[in-house]
Amino acid sequence: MAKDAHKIVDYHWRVAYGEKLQDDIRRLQEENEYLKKLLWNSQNSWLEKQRAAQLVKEEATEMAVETQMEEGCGPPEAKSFQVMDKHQIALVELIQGRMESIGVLMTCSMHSYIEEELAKRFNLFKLCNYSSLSAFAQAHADSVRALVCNTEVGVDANTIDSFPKLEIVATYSVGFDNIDIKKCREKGIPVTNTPNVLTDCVADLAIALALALLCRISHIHRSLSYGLRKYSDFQFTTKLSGKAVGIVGLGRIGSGIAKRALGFGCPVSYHSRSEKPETGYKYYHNILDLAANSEILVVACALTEETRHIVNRQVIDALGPKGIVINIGRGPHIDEPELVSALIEGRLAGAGLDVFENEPDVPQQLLGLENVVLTPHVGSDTVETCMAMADLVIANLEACFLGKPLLTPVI
Ligand SMILES: O=CC(=O)O
Repeated sequence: MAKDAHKIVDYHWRVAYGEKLQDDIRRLQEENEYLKKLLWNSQNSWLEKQRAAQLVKEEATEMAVETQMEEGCGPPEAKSFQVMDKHQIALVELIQGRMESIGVLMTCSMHSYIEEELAKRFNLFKLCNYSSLSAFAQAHADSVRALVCNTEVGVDANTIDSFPKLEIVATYSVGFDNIDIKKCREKGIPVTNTPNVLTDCVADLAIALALALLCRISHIHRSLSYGLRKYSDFQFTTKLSGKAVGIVGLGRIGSGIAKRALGFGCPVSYHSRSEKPETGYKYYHNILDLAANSEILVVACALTEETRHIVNRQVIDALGPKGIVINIGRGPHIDEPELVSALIEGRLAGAGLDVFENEPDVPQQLLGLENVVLTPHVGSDTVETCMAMADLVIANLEACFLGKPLLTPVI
């Protein structure tokens, strides 16, 4: 009987305290528009968000103290949480910096900033610390509520099925070609990516590769260390300004490249799934026609079954021996053995590549060529962009656990 009486009192405490917290949360939501905006606006830096969160947290603590004083004593917070829904709990946990009970699994090692920021907020697991997915899942399957992946290690159906409590897949990339979207859709698991924040950097790299290739920057740089100095020691280079640029895929990044190319006085045309008359650029329904009318062909589309090997031997031949190819999309967009033979045989003038068909491998034959400039899939790897991408991944995770609209959902 005494035990039951205790249960009833405890229940009332929980309801009262839980309601009070719910009121407090409602008040925070209604009154702290400014702080809320700071917390939720993806444009704000984490520093600003942390300051806002600190203020909210101080206020929440004050309210909790007041509640305790008013009511003599309070039951443990954990109990009061039982009367709130999971989004309210997540909000309180966020405010109190306690999302760390939520398990987040990173599919591979990533930039230190995202790892540190995730670890500050969540219970972070890294798959690379375990011998296999199944070894990890055996120990932690029920803890994982979010998967964070990237272009290196995506998320397949088996990974998705390994975590029964999975609520979101967030990729630290704009591309999501290595996530089993069909499976996520079937299971109702949302997927987010990091568009917009990386557009400038990737578009910059496309132009940088074209400039480096045409101006032969790396070749001339290397020659200096062999003692070649004089003007006559070098072959003439080629001009970028005014060259006809053909873009495959006029999405965000393709449009960023077009804008930059215009700055160099280059006429821009494009091929994509549909025409975008509002851009004013010339549209080619067929990639062969685009290549035949371009001097620089830039690949910037998403990888799908339709765009795999979109740049094949025919396209390379249509571009011709004076043409160059730039690829900042995905390696499999280009038939790589065909590209290599065209470069060796002089059927193509050059290639600037940030992506390769079997990453992280770079074909040995490419490494030996002078008419290429190669970078190892680093398009978005600037300090500024990596931080912005990480912030966006985290903002999406927090939105998911707080039941708010995702910032950049793919599905
Ligand atoms: O390749 C990089 C990305 O998809 O973000």
